[in-house]
Amino acid sequence: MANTRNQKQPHAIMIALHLQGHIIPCTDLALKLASNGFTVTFAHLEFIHHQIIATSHGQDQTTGTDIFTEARKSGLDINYATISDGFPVEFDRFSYLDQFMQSYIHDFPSRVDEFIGEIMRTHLSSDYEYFLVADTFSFWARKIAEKYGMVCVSFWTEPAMVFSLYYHLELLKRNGHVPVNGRREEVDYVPGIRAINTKDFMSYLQDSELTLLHKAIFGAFDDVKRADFILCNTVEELEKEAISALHKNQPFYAVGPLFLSRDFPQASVPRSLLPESECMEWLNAKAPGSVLYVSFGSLATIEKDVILEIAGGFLLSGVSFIWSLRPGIVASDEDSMLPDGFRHRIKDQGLIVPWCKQWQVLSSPGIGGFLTHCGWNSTLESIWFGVPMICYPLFTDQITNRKIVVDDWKVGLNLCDGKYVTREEVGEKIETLMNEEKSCALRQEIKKLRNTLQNALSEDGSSERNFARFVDDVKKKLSSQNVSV
Ligand SMILES: O=c1ccn([C@@H]2O[C@H](COP(=O)(O)OP(=O)(O)O[C@H]3O[C@H](CO)[C@@H](O)[C@H](O)[C@H]3O)[C@@H](O)[C@H]2O)c(=O)[nH]1
Repeated sequence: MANTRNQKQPHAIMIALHLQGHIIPCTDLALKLASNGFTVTFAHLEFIHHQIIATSHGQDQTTGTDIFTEARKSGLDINYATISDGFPVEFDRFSYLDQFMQSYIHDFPSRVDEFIGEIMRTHLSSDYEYFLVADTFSFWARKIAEKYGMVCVSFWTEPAMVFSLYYHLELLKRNGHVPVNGRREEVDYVPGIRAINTKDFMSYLQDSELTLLHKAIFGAFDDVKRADFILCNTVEELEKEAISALHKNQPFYAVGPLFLSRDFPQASVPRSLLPESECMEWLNAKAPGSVLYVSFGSLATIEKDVILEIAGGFLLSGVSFIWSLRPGIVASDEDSMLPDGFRHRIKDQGLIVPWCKQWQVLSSPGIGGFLTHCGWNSTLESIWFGVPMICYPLFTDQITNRKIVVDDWKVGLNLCDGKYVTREEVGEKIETLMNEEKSCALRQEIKKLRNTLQNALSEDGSSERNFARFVDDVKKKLSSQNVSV
């Protein structure tokens, strides 16, 4: 007999990964779901919660990250929770990465099970119809969703092309193209990807030695084939072929760029894991388009020699710069990360900060270029503000993103081929990018992409339409499940 459960309010449960580059788009997605009438329970790992609170100077710890308080005030139905990863808050997970990863992969799923089990025990008697929205890298998602009979939405924070390469891992292996092992060969048989050289594969496909992390990522991509829906932080017009090929397998929706949290006045503070330095006074005094912004994201490490060459390149170019130089970016010997006397020598040429409000910096008319590691969020943000890039990818999807930015979309320059770079190369690339005439073609292309991104988010734009379609499809799926109970 059909019961009244199909009248229940759809309620998304989300547990964010502990990585900055995932926290930002997941927060945006939570807000977007809530703005579309869903109830959302969003959980951070406990240590991330404390890090965000410490960063934003001890705001009310009981209400969770402040952005959700703001969202609730504006009428959205978002609950905030935390979940322990089993370690004390103060445990240094990045210095003891192996220990953390072992436990994260083997023990964390049972904590998620407990967390969700607790919610699901009230399921039949509650007013909500729960479903799971999990980052695609959440290797625990499929088992949990199956155990509790929940609809499972997988959220992918990187380009569709990268998703497709992971998705077709077995095909690539069968053809002997993975692991890459240093070979350079063209691959033209992956559905929706016309041609890609194996050198442009993500670093995890390049490596021949498989770590626990590789296995977890590849396992997550086996599992994602059983997800009910896949949301991707990309734009349909930019990756049409890859998206339509993926859509043939499973419902796949391009809903990016997910920037909703920027509509909340305090948005840039409480999602950050590091305190953000103020740059605008310095930046506002600079001529339009004269400043290069430099950041290598929240995760990767760089060898000190490379940092020294990049710093040398700034001096050679004479171009003004803001460098977001995160503590810990150099794997060792951090005290002398920069060349001797560098800060003194640059005088007013540059501003070096540990972390900044990147969104605000990129939006400033003073910024004329971005030297980036090609993290997907940074790439989308740079395009959104029409800022052309110099690309220095370090690992994971950044390698493939560089191909997309430089070879396919032609909105960026390669810093160098490979890892090692000289100060002369850095100086020359900066000079080319920051020279209006020399970078004219890049600037014209990025204007077009900028319009594409902005149109995608307009009222009848592709991402808005895709999101609306997703909302309908999820609701239909939830109510059809109810009827069969
Ligand atoms: O000083 C800074 C530097 C960065 N950011 C923000 O931090 C985010 C960084 O994200 P991203 O550019 O994607 O780089 P990562 O932090 O390195 O992100 C990880 O996650 C991304 C999404 O999965 C992947 O594309 C990357 O390769 C992976 O390293 C962006 O939103 C930036 O606006 C700041 O707010 N201030």
